[in-house]
Amino acid sequence: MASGLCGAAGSVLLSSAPWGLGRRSRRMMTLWTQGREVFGAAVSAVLPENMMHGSLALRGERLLVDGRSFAPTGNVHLVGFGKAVLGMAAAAERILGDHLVRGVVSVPHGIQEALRQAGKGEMLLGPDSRITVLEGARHNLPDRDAMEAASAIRELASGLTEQDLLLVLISGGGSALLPAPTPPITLEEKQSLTRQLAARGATIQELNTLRKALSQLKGGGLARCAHPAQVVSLILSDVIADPPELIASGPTVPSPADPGECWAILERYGLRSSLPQSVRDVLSGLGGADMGQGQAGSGLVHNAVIGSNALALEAASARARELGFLPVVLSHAVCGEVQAVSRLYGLLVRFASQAQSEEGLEGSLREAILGMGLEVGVPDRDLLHTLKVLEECRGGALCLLSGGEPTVQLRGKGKGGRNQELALRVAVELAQGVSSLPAPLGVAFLSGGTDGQDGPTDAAGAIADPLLVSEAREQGLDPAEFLDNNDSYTFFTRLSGGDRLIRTGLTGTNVMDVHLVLIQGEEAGSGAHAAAGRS
Ligand SMILES: Nc1ncnc2c1ncn2[C@@H]1O[C@H](COP(=O)(O)OP(=O)(O)OP(=O)(O)O)[C@@H](O)[C@H]1O
Ligand SMILES: O=C(O)[C@H](O)CO
Repeated sequence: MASGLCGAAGSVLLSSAPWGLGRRSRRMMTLWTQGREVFGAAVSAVLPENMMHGSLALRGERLLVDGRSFAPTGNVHLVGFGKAVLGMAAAAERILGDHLVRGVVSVPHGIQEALRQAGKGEMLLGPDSRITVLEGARHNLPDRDAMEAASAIRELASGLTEQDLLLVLISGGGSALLPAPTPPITLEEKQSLTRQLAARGATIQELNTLRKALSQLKGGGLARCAHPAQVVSLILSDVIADPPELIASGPTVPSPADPGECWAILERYGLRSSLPQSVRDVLSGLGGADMGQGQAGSGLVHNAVIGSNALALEAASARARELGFLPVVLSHAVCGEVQAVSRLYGLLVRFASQAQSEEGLEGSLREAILGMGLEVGVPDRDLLHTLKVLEECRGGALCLLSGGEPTVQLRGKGKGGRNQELALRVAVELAQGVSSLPAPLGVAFLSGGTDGQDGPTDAAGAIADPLLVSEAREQGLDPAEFLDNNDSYTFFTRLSGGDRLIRTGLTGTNVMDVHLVLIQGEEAGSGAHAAAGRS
């Protein structure tokens, strides 16, 4: 057998492995380290400072914003909301200097202290800053603090004139940080609706379609407040395909609300009959027409996406290549239920493994993989490209990369996040396929949120491999039990002292999740593929 996934064969067992994990090989631990490094490269590439410098600059008398040129005369105002906005604002203030009049940003609760503790001072605003920082939205839910921040932002925008330029910094998490429910909807009603939709597995597209319809500032509302000022938004995308009207629910993207679509979403998640009267009234009163279209037409609003998951995967591919892996990007748009996504990764590892073995491929495997595309948002063409690379990569180390945001339907009461749940589910898939793999130790899977926070936990994600399940059983932990209770964080915390968890702390950026499948080559880390293939 040509052992393409040859990690186990000839690997050195860790004699002094903690937790009595004698079966862990050095090569597997190396694979984990390499996975963490590749994930780190993905996150670093989309840190706010780097992206702001690529899109905002002062050149002599002109201010260049996303390729457009303005004549600043001490008339720039700034607002922002989102998980990455603090670092974006700090970079903007450095670039704008005295042209910046004042600003208000709404950022996640605790982020300043977290960044300070992490030594990321460059993402913080100094004591003399012209920008007021307001923290809110604990647990990523709209709250009183976020509502006050939204009021301050609205007040700033509403006072502008046609002489002014409003720079709007937007990133993921912005919806919860800019709540302004349309009266008579109360904050509590909006919170409860958001929580119920998220728990039932609603996608961010569905969630934000509703948020736009029920808010005074989303769906173009902020741009309307700022009229007649010039509005330029710099947006860091955390939504698949980077649609500006959905990222943070598009406060500067005039877009008509669609009441029909809103009712359909509420119906889909069984919430139509239990809706508060206030929400019914607002939805019934929506015309679906204006929403600031006039202002968009006048050219006073410019929205620019300055960073996304694609940029992160590009950097991750480059790092993987330096580490000796052939990188292959499957997709930037992985979505769907974590169960389906984990099945896909399980099948892809099986495919890679069989493609390297002398027995060759099971007849139905290719069809099974292609059959999953629709469920996980990956078109056939991307799956076919990946399968081709997996087949052609004879015995070489390979790093399969994807990005996106799968969903979890919460059925249990445990603590976890979609990345940790996905990693645990992939581990179960790999364990099931373990007997058919030529060398089970040669594969690792990593799933991490680029914001550094996976669900309401202090981990960004976790690492899985084909040995995880047996290791867990030896420690009295049953993965199925934890999965049934959506308790992946408790599982990974208890397993082997939590050493499969990825703990980056809040990163100050946010471009959805990154998934990595690392497959060792015959000569792991040999650099055999460093110059080969396409990413
Ligand atoms: N116990 C749990 N197990 C698995 N997933 C969970 C659990 N609790 C919450 N989640 C999932 O975590 C997600 C929310 O996580 P998080 O707060 O990181 O949001 P996010 O989608 O990254 O936010 P944003 O896009 O607004 O930045 C939801 O998809 C939710 O279903
Ligand atoms: O804030 C939000 O709406 C989500 O993070 C998507 O941008």
